Amino acid sequence: MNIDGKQVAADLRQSLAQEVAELKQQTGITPGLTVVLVGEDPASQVYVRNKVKQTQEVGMISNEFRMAADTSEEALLAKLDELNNDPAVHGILVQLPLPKHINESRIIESIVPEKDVDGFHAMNSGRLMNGEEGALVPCTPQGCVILAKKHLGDDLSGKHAVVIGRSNIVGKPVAMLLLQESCTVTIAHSRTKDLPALCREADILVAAVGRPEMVKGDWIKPGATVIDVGINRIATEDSKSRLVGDVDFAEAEKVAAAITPVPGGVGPMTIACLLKNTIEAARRFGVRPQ
Ligand SMILES: Nc1nc2c(c(=O)[nH]1)N[C@@H](CN(C=O)c1ccc(C(=O)N[C@@H](CCC(=O)O)C(=O)O)cc1)CN2
Repeated sequence: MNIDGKQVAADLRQSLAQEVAELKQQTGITPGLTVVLVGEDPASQVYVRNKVKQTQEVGMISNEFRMAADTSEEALLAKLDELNNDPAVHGILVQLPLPKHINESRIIESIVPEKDVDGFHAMNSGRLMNGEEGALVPCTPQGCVILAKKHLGDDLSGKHAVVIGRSNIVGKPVAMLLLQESCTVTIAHSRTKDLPALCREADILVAAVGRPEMVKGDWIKPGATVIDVGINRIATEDSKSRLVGDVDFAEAEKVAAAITPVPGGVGPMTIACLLKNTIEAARRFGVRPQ
């Protein structure tokens, strides 16, 4: 069975539009998201365009700042300082990856945690790690858990979840979220011994390695739920390209009970959860208009 991330994301956006309307009516606050894009990476441009469009569609205020690829780190920090101090901006997102000369973690840490709708700031990841209330939770990991629950229901307790990948953006936070759901969580990575055997023990397998179709059908336990975070563009024979995940979909769908496709799985959830975080930030820290 396919878990249809496109549909789940569309349903989520519909309920978020309702929340935005209610928040406006009750408090006069319209959630505002500002996206900063440095450089001209084609994929990033598409993602930013979709963020702007979907932000507007749910009735929120969208702003976009484009900065040249040779923008200095200091100039970007100055822009973020301005946005940190703008009461009409509830969420700030700097599109990643950044050009090589800019220190990504310095930029992430310069966004005030209350407006860090990506949930990448150490304050937010620390809160998530401690299981504290009030963390803004990274969007792709949130999307993974929502999709897993679509198939398995709300109670994931006792399931063995194997997460392949240990990035700060996906691997570690999705592992923390699954732990909060009382899963038994194993994080695997490039040095893990006998990865196929470990994956075969997973009731929930999350693949977030960025290696096209690495996870084969015989790595999957029959009846498992497979969440594929990979978005890899590969060349085809007719000199075009197509998107594939980190899981060999054709093989895996024969063994798994449910699997997210690529495209149309986790990807669309990332932006829907970004909108959700922005509403949350506006609700918590938004200033009512006088
Ligand atoms: N600041 C951030 N930068 C990046 C993030 C992020 O969460 N915060 N994630 C990715 C890019 N990303 C959002 O920014 C993103 C990636 C993919 C999709 C998506 O819907 N993908 C589609 C396929 C799209 C295509 O055809 O290329 C799908 O999977 O169906 C949405 C958002 C890196 N940077």
